[in-house]
Amino acid sequence: MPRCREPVLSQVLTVAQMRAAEEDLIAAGSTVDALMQLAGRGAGEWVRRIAGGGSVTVLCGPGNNGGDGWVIAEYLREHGNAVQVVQAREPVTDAARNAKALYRGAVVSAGSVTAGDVFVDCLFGSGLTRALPDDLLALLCDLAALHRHRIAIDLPSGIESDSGAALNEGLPEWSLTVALGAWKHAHFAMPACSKMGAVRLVDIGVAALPGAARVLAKPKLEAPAADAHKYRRGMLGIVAGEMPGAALLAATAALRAGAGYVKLAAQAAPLVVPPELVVTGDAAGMLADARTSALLVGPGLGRSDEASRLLAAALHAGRPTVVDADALVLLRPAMLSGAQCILTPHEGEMSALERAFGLSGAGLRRDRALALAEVSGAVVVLKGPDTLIAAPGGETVLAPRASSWLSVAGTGDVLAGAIASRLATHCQDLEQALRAAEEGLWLHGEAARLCGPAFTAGELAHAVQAALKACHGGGYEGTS
Ligand SMILES: NC(=O)C1=CN([C@@H]2O[C@H](COP(=O)(O)OP(=O)(O)OC[C@H]3O[C@@H](n4cnc5c(N)ncnc54)[C@H](O)[C@@H]3O)[C@@H](O)[C@H]2O)[C@@H](O)CC1
Ligand SMILES: Nc1ncnc2c1ncn2[C@@H]1O[C@H](COP(=O)(O)OP(=O)(O)O)[C@@H](O)[C@H]1O
Ligand SMILES: [K+]
Repeated sequence: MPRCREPVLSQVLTVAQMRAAEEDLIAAGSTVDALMQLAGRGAGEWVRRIAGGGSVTVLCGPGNNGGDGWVIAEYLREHGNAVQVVQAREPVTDAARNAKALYRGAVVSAGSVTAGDVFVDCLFGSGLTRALPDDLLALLCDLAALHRHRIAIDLPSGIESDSGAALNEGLPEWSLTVALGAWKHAHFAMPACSKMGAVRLVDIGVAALPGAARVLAKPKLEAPAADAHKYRRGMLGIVAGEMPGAALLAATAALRAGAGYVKLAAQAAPLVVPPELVVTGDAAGMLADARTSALLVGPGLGRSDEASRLLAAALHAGRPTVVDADALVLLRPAMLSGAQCILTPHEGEMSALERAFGLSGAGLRRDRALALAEVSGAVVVLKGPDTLIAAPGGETVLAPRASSWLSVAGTGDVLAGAIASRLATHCQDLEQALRAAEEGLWLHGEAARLCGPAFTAGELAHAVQAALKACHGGGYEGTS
């Protein structure tokens, strides 16, 4: 039976899910040809915007991605661009054959193509199942090299849709990738996403699919209630260890991400403490304080026996807790006492967690994160250039590409602080851990964007406030 008809542009689909979506649209009255026209013309409009009045070369493969290419070529020809199609293979699907038949422009041999403005890659899309043969790889690279702008349609050829793996070495890089109908996992996964340039999506009316991943969205945040006070807004307790500097970075971000009160429990007070941060030597007191609504443990914790004891005590306190950095290496399944946790591993910490929880560590990043979320009951934020969030129950949220300037020491502490601060503000509802993780991750990415190049982790932590301001849509004075 056709599913709900409301188009959803935030979902990220596997190849199988995309096929199911296409079947739903056809069951609802569309045809493959009509969908190809919709997708191809939508993509053609993006190509036209880049090309202006310039010349365009379209490379068409045998499948429906090639079919889109014929539609794009005809669309551009109708709009007055000089267009030429290079046919790498004869069309093998009816829809692609029909699209070719509707094209009224030039078809040229690869050898006759000279330098031009825009190259459009419609060799293969989501149907690619194996590496490109040598002749097609050479053709793709040669044509790409002859053009100033390169646009990949749906996916760059040579990229595996579900994993983002490059099936060939030496694939070209793209200035724009136009996804058709829905985002695919490769648009958010390394290494593919780093070669795609800007990414845009053409809507063809695909409806919500059960179990689909979704793209991290800008959160809508509300100002504190009119009768708010610092405890009601949420008090975050940060358990610091041997190196309070990392905890201080987390606290700096947390103070700017919405919590009403941020407290740092440290054995040795950091040398410089911002006046708005309360530092206590009494970790046990902070954990026992009923007003402590959420906890962060890990940044600068160290890996000593004392650190392990502190971690166990924090997890035993029964508060929603962000577990980061060293705490992820010390974490053992028995320490999880049922309180809602958010784990924020990078790849190395993820491997340690997988060992501790008896997981194989094999497979796609999103499946590994989901497996850890399932066995631990925690929300997992798996960090890297392609950060994603997995929740127990199967929800997956993929972050759009963030600034590569984030690859500097301490930015993970800032992320942990931002997420923990959001967790403190949502403490009344334990179901809100996923929401807190999404909000903190978005604030982190936006803060990095606002910082521009070569920022320090401290500057990033301060920029969290400006990122938060962007989420309040003008209501941040207290009236939203
Ligand atoms: N699913 C949908 O709803 C829509 C899909 N559309 C387009 O359709 C594309 C998918 O079409 P297809 O499934 O036909 O897939 P492709 O066009 O990606 O190509 C598949 C064809 O290439 C062959 N092939 C796969 N790997 C190969 C290799 N390494 N060397 C040589 N041949 C290879 C396959 O045997 C098959 O014949 C999408 O990427 C998108 O561009 C759009 O037209 C819009 C609607
Ligand atoms: N190349 C990159 N592109 C985008 N984000 C990145 C990149 N490298 C690192 N990051 C982000 O920066 C943060 C680094 O965190 P982490 O590895 O814990 O570092 P640290 O322990 O030094 O704080 C993570 O949020 C990660 O996703
Ligand atoms: K393509």
